Amino acid sequence: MPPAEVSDAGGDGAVVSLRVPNRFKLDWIRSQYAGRIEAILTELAGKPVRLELALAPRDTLAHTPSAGSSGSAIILPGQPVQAGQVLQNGMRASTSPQISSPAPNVAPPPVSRHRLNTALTFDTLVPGRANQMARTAALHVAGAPGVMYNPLFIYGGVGLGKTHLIHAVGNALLRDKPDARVLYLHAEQFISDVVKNYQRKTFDELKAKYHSLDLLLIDDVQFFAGKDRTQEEFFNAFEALLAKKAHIIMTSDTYPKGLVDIDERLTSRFDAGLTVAIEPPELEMRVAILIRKSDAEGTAMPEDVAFFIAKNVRANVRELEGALRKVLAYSRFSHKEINIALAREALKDLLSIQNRQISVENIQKTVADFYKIKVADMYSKKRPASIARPRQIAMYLAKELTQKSLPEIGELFGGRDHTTVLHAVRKIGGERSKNTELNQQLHVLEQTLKG
Ligand SMILES: Nc1ncnc2c1ncn2[C@@H]1O[C@H](COP(=O)(O)OP(=O)(O)OP(=O)(O)O)[C@@H](O)[C@H]1O
Repeated sequence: MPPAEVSDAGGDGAVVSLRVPNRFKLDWIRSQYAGRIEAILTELAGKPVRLELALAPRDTLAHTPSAGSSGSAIILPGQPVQAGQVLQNGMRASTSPQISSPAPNVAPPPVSRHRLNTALTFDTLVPGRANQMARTAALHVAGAPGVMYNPLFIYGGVGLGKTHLIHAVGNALLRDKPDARVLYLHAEQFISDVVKNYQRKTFDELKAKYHSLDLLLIDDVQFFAGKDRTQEEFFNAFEALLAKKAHIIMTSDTYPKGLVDIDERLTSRFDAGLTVAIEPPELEMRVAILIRKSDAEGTAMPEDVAFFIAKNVRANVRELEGALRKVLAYSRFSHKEINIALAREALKDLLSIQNRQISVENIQKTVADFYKIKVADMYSKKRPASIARPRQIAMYLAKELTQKSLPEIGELFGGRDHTTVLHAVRKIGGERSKNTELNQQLHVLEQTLKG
């Protein structure tokens, strides 16, 4: 498979697949350039273009001339873009006259001494229940490195903000102490450093580089699996740094004891400071992230649209960012304002692969989220209006959007009588035609549930 290819996604869109040689570059391109690349490709192609980033298989890179030094290449769709309009390594600008923006530079980042991405700070990290512990611990380390929680081990699934968080610690420390010796690196970079120094027999250089740090931030240590020499060098660095009270922060996709093919003397040390998880973001956090990131792009995101996207894109923040980029690009491209209909259109591929079976349970959960009450209140006997009304709305939607009978719905709402459900359906249905605010809320809920 070539490093980049274009396919028609059917309908109005196209997909540009970009293969990147390693994880570090992949993350970098994704966080720094993906939005811009997608926007420019969309403008060039005259239709929505989705950028798909993936790691290139090793043999592809070795045999593809366009892989070049960065190993990245973009080929634009054939229509309406002219043949020959190929961006290689992101360096060759388009010949298209309409394009005013420069071609994005997807070359690897200029390697600063610290290798930190200055955009990834505590200010740009949205707090929430999902990252509360990890964020608090990280803030603590940034304020007083080498004192507590050493090493700090942060684990969690993909795209949940682990990399962001450790960059934030490095950036915060450097802001307070510009002379601090801080280094961020992906575990793969450590591995290749070890290999390089092993071949050149320059282990003293390796030691000098790592053992002198004040803060070592190392991402995705699960990549050390099966790399004995790397593990040994990391063990040495680890011991040297801890002995001089330098701080180490690591991330991984699993907790220390869950790591496979990594020496136990390392994994037990990983667990010796503080181990914290980052969970998938909860709904409020996803809404806040969408609104914040959209603001940062200079576009105000209506709350109902953020709710619609957040309800439908749940897996992780990276996917949420991808969905947001699509919606923003779609709105820019079509010169339409951002609303639920536009978001649904922009995300139709993504939404169609989700199971669109609307269940009463799903309605209860969505309505409870929307009105910020507990799902349990849908079945409870509580009667205050703040609870009873959302419950009636959920009953109304259950009747409208599912095939269930009134007694079945009553049963699912804590064993209520079918006349209670009928009353709710008539009441909300009747009010809907007169009350625009209620109508708008029902509209948002229906769109969200239908996806
Ligand atoms: N709480 C948050 N607030 C704002 N942006 C976030 C948050 N969490 C994650 N992100 C953003 O989501 C994207 C993915 O995050 P990041 O790369 O840090 O994830 P990760 O957990 O390191 O994933 P992986 O294990 O795949 O490397 C980044 O662009 C990051 O800035």
